[in-house]
Amino acid sequence: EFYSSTAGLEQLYKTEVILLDELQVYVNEITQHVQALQSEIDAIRMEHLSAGEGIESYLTNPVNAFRLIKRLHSDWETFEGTVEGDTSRTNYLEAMAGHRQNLSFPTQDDFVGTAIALTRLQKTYQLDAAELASGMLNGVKYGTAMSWQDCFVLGQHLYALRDYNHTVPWLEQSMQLLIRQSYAEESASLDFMEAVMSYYQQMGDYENALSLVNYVLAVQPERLHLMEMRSELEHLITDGVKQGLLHETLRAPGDYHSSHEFRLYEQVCRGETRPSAKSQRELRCRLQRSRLSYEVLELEELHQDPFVVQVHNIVSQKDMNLLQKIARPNIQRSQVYAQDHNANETVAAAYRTSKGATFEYFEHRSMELLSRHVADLSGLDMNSAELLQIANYGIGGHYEPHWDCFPDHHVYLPDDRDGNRIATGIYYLSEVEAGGGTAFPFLPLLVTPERGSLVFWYNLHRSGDQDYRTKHAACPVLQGSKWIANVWIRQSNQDQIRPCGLQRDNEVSLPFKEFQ
Ligand SMILES: O=C(O)CCC(=O)C(=O)O
Ligand SMILES: [Fe+2]
Repeated sequence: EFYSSTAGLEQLYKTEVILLDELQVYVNEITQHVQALQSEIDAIRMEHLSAGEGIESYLTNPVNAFRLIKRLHSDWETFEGTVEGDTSRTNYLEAMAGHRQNLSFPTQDDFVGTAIALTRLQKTYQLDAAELASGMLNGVKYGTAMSWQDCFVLGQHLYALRDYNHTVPWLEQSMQLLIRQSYAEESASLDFMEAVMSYYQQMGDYENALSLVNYVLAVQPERLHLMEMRSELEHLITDGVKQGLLHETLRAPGDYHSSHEFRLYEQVCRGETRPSAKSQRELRCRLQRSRLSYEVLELEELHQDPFVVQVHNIVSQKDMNLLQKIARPNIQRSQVYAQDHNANETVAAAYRTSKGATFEYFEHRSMELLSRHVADLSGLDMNSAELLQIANYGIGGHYEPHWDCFPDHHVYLPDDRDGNRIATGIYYLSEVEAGGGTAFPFLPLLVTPERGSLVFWYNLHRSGDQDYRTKHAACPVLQGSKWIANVWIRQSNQDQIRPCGLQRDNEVSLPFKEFQ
């Protein structure tokens, strides 16, 4: 699987470099061939030209007669042989068959995954299809523009995925780009527009269907069946008829993605909703002397209750590079616990698209450092830490709102006696050019994924109950490749540093358990 991380996409890029070279070999071979044949043609034409009008006198020359006979006797056979013996085509096809076996190619899932990732970005960051297609992000040119065919294929796939709300803008964009082409008024283009019309009609987007009908009819009024379609569409529009796939999906109830909670999360990702000025007034930035070394930690409190803190400039660029390098060959599609939370069973899920790998802290000095810093900051006993997890998110990669602490019905493995996840530390191991923040919709806090920093929070109340306010998410990466390291610490042995409360103090967070 390639789409769920940037590291995977690099392999596909390498594939394309090789394919391009292969096609170039083929083109060079046929070009040589074509040039050789062309010079033969030119030579014979010259000969014919020199004969001019006086063919008879030309042919009465014995040398000319000999040459004509020789050509027809053997040269033309040679040409046929040359064409027949041209192995460039089979060579190319054979080489390609080999490449298909040996090189990395995206699967249908990859294709669907990237299409969905694009629409996720569109929805989360409220991006316009036209802007995305032009290779712009928030006014900044980030890539090459999409062709009308690119937009059409994307629209068509979104249609197949029944994401009709996103299908429409991509088909619109495709048609707008097609209309600007020099060949827009040719029959093949008009046929294409007719196909798109029927998509619009089935979705119940009668306005778009009608404007295409009008365009095609203006160019070729003889397409009589469209006259009928035009009056039908005009009636549907004036009667205000709302039916078709688009209207059916709009009504789909109970989907988490259209819940109040999810909208809140998206607003936090966009930076539209922030913590109140009042709650921020109590927050401090301070320097804290390290318990374990001569270093000083640059602390920035991000939230008081629940406590969230960010430590700046804690991992060096050298260590970040090293950690990425060690993780890169090991990362696999990230998993989540299956619905029933039986700890043995994990699955890949659309709501978490990234790739990750786990490591023992002692495997590398820079991993040990990650553990040391969290211990230093929190005082927690790292003996009850889980394996270190390093993850990479590709474009559109995200992790929808979730709790790191386990629910009550979580089934712990028999040898897992360390209890629930008391705290989480996330290191940001790369720059993220746009998007990719860590959002806490209920706080409502957005942590900037600042390279080399650590964000830390407690998932549990002092009573040990889950603090449901800590629901958080990885906002989709809009531009860049996001690397993080997750440190999860369990409850056991932490009573010294974080004494367990004698009374339940979880009332404050219970309303957030089933917020939606
Ligand atoms: O990548 C992030 O910002 C958050 C990741 C996260 O919440 C997790 O992996 O549990
Ligand atoms: Fe998390």
